[in-house]
Amino acid sequence: MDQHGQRTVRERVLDGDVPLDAAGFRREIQTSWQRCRLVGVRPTGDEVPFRPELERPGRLARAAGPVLDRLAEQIEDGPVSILLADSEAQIIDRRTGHRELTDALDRALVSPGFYYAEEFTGTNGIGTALEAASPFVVSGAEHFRENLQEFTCIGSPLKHPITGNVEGVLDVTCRVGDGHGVMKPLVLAAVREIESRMYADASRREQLLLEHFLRANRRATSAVVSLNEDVVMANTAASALLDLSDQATLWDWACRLLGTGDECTGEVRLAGDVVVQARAARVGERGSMAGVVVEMRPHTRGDGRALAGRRSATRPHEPREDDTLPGRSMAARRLRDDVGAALTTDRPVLLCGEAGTGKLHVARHLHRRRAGQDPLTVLDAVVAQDDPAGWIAKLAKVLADGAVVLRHLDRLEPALVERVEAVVDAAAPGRVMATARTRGDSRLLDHFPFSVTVPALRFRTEDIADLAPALLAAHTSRRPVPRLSPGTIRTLAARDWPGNIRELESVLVTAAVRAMGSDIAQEHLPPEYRCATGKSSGSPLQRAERDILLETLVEARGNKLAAAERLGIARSTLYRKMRALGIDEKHLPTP
Ligand SMILES: Nc1ncnc2c1ncn2[C@@H]1O[C@H](COP(=O)(O)OP(=O)(O)OP(=O)(O)O)[C@@H](O)[C@H]1O
Repeated sequence: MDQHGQRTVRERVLDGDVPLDAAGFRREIQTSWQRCRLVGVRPTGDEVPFRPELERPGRLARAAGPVLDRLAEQIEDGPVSILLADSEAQIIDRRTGHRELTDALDRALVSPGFYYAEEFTGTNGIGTALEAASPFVVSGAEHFRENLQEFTCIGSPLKHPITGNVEGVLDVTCRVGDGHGVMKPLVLAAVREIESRMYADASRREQLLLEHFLRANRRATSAVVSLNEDVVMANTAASALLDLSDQATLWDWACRLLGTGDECTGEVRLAGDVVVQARAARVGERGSMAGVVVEMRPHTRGDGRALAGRRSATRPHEPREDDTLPGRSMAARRLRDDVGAALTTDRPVLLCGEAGTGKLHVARHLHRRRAGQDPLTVLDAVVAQDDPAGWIAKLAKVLADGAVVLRHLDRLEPALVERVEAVVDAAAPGRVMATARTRGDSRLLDHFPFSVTVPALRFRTEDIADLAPALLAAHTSRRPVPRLSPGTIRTLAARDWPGNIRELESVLVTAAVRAMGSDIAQEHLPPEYRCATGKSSGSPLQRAERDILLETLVEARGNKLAAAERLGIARSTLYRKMRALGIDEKHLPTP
């Protein structure tokens, strides 16, 4: 209770009087009392997430390192700890010389590797400062988690002075009662110093990149690009060659191959199946690389044709009219091959795949390539039971002189199968397509001898950058469509996407609205998408097990009882495996 005898916000949350999810709760409270908004956020899980292999955001660690060293010297063995967290609220550095405080922080899991995003941990100095994008003090019972309630924390976001993006949080923590009067000025002075170091670092790196770019461009006869994760400089030949996602591809490729060397060469597959012969040279010192200069010569297209002028006809960053199925992954190439083979048959074609993978999209694409602008009617088998006679009459009418996609045909009411079979058999075979999750043992689907499997997005996450322009273009009139920053692409690629392309589409549309016309950075993503789900970790066997589990859970529309039955395991085993393999229940489709 507060001093007016009212239940505190935290008590109301614990009593279940406010919506469970952090965003909903925040909305409710925002309209009443701003302070409540900050002290009342409820976490969505029981555990503090942890990822051991810390990927230190280079520029943040570079700028903050010397400042943390100096602060650590100043506080010596005083009862104060300094924490540095990245933009996902993962602690990446901790400095404290005080033995008891160190033990207490370790017990409370306040140490490098743990995530303190508000949605996982509730109100805390790191996650809440990130959410509020301003300095934040939280003490004792104001923390949501009990394990944090012995501490007072002051967190302040670290904003990049050029991009304005929040790069992380500097937090100073002490025990409640140890007095934190001087901590706030200490934090704010350190934040100012780190931000100005970020500015100096960015300017120095950009300056270096520019010098190396100009030097390489002077002697080059090929496409030259100079880049790091934030900046890209390209000559005319490179601008015509590169697509919006290629910056991330080239940067990842160069970082991987450069290792400890200063130069590397090799083939790089860019968006749209374009292969270039590339040579990359490091810019800057080892350990504080400013970027790379890459010289590229177009090789051939994936289909073996020469590349001449391949992008000159389209404006850069402008999605072309949907004449291709984008993607650079093996799965995307296999899909294009299968679609190519389907074009050569005049049999009914079945598009199989999990919900939201783009089966209907592929069917439309196939139809356009077969029949140009001729109309295509989509009939959803799920609604056939509402008016069976009308639905079947419409099917027959459409098939008399046009083409049809029977959507979700595996979900057709069994009583209607025979009548639909008769209509499909009487139609010109090349005019009928259907979509279904699996072929299963459906008698009706046997009438579709040719099938194309549309892969789940988790098997083709390297295609996210290629899919994004088309997905965004369909929902915004803004041109050019916003681009995804390399960090955003990496974050999105590390997820499982049980809702497949449909889920990606909705995340991108939300992010584009938040980005308000600028490129989409990680902080524009909905909070639950800002950190990886651990998809890529684990042994090959664990990844395969995870795929099977996910596939079954998606098939069972998130129903754990049904999924456990299909897998032949107990429900408790399913829960245990889900936890062990990092499958997050809240991202599964709802039954
Ligand atoms: N290659 C693509 N390019 C652009 N948008 C796509 C692509 N694939 C799918 N989409 C978009 O993703 C969403 C889901 O696609 P679609 O409806 O085709 O999926 P589906 O597999 O048929 O789903 P369901 O089985 O649930 O009906 C749609 O908005 C679609 O436009």
